[in-house]
Amino acid sequence: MLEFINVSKSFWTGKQRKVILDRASFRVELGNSMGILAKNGTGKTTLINMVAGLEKPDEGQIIKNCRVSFPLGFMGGVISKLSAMENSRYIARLYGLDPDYIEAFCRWMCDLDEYFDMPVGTYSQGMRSRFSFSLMLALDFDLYLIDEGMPSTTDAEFNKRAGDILRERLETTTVLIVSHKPETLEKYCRSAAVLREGQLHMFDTLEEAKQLYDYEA
Ligand SMILES: Nc1ncnc2c1ncn2[C@@H]1O[C@H](COP(=O)(O)OP(=O)(O)OP(=O)(O)O)[C@@H](O)[C@H]1O
Repeated sequence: MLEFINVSKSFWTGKQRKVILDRASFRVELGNSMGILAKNGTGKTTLINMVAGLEKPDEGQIIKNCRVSFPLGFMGGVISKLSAMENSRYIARLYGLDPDYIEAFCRWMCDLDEYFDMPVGTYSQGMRSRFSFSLMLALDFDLYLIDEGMPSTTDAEFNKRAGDILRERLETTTVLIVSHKPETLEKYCRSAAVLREGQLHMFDTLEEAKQLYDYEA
């Protein structure tokens, strides 16, 4: 279970205070994937980062009683001067998992050939995304955090392979997705919320959330 209790977050721009969340409370129960619809620049990444613990709230409490993933596409835990092979083994050890299994899974999943043994710093953006997404799928989480759906890679074969595994994984796990596109949420979420001017409007169904979101658009 993930719970936000009266969480507030804002940024000072030098001119004004940009409010991202104003005393927001919500709960994601395991087994009930949730989507948050929000327009560009309204705070999707900030919210996901707060769930992941990468960003601190100004006020309020974030309670996590389950294993929460890092956000899809997040490269912060990956060390650029190490290869994907070294990174995957290192991260496996951090999570107390079998390094041989994690390395083999990532090597197969991201299909980087000899680059898998070269420093991550030599990868293109798409290759980095493939590696970080593979790593996320290799580890076991109860709640997956997804910012705008699939990683930014144009490799159709990878997207299909990763998408198939993610869909399979979602049958037994839960996701929290933030997106500006209702279509992204349709695939995975039953309940949804709309984030607007710092207020989080909760709905039992995606249909209801879409009505408010579409009405505004
Ligand atoms: N550290 C910061 N200092 C000041 N403003 C910030 C900071 N981080 C984010 N912001 C601002 O907060 C707002 C929300 O940012 P965020 O990246 O969370 O939005 P988003 O909904 O994910 O955007 P997009 O859809 O464009 O990816 C933006 O206006 C951004 O400029």
